[in-house]
Amino acid sequence: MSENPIEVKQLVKTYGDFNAVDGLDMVVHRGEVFALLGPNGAGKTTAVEIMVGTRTRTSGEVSILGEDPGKDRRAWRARVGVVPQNTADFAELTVREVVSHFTAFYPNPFDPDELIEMVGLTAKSRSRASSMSGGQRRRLDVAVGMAGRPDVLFLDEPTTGLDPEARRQAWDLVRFFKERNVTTVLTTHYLDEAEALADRAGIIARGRMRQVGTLSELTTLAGHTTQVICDPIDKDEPRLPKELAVPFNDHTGRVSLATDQPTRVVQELASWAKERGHDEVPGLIVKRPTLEDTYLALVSLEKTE
Ligand SMILES: Nc1ncnc2c1ncn2[C@@H]1O[C@H](COP(=O)(O)OP(=O)(O)OP(=O)(O)O)[C@@H](O)[C@H]1O
Repeated sequence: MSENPIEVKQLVKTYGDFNAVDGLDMVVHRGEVFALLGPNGAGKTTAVEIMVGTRTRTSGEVSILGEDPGKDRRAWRARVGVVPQNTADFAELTVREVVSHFTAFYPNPFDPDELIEMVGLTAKSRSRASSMSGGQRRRLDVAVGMAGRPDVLFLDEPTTGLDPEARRQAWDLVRFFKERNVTTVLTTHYLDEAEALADRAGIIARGRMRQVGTLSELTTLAGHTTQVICDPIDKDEPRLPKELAVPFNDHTGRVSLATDQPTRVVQELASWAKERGHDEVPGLIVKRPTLEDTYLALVSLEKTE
């Protein structure tokens, strides 16, 4: 099993009599950004730690770049980048020293200054890691994880604690690597992040992959439809086009239509409004379900099963 850079079959990790990972299956294709989503304690970090070889497994098969991560091979390790969940403690070393130290481990590393620039720490290059903010240290973690110019990158909540601008810069880095065909597994609780970056996402709950697919496939699984919303054109005119007829939304007084054919609905609304002397449908909004809507629906489905 080595067609894909990441293949996991029936992975189990047991602590005492508790299965933190409980038969996890996961495949990530070459060059893909795969978002690993799931509630706290679902088993994401445990699974990632097994995939990068820092935790042993109880059973199951894992192949990362064709190798079993349980067998520590130096050449393999150089091709696997890891940004762990917890920020590392680099004591009194400067940013430049930390990055140079890690790049020196690898056969084909980034140039330290280029890497420092990529994570936006050039101005802090000579500062001690211990004097930096939490967000700046997180960027240093990212630089360390990428030092070896990896083919596969595991990012465990890489943007936790970053300000909005730094988050966007971290996203640009993920895209930078994607353009270079790096396969990336991104564990995150920020669903906008998964939405912005991921080709596919998997939702883990209770140690098992519950749903997996492109974001639009997940949306379909959750049974979500697009909402077309507008202001009522005339409160005394109850008739919407026949096939659009729905009650006005009680809460806001607006018209809200759930549909999987938003283009048709908007066309119908537009001609209906025009017949009533409106060139524009007042207050028109077309709202696609977000990954957050989908995630919450899928996770609550899991809980009721
Ligand atoms: N060393 C350990 N010993 C015992 N139980 C553990 C150990 N490490 C993790 N667990 C348990 O395994 C489960 C999965 O933990 P894990 O950290 O993998 O979850 P997660 O999905 O990454 O959660 P989060 O989103 O909160 O980071 C949790 O119930 C956790 O308490």
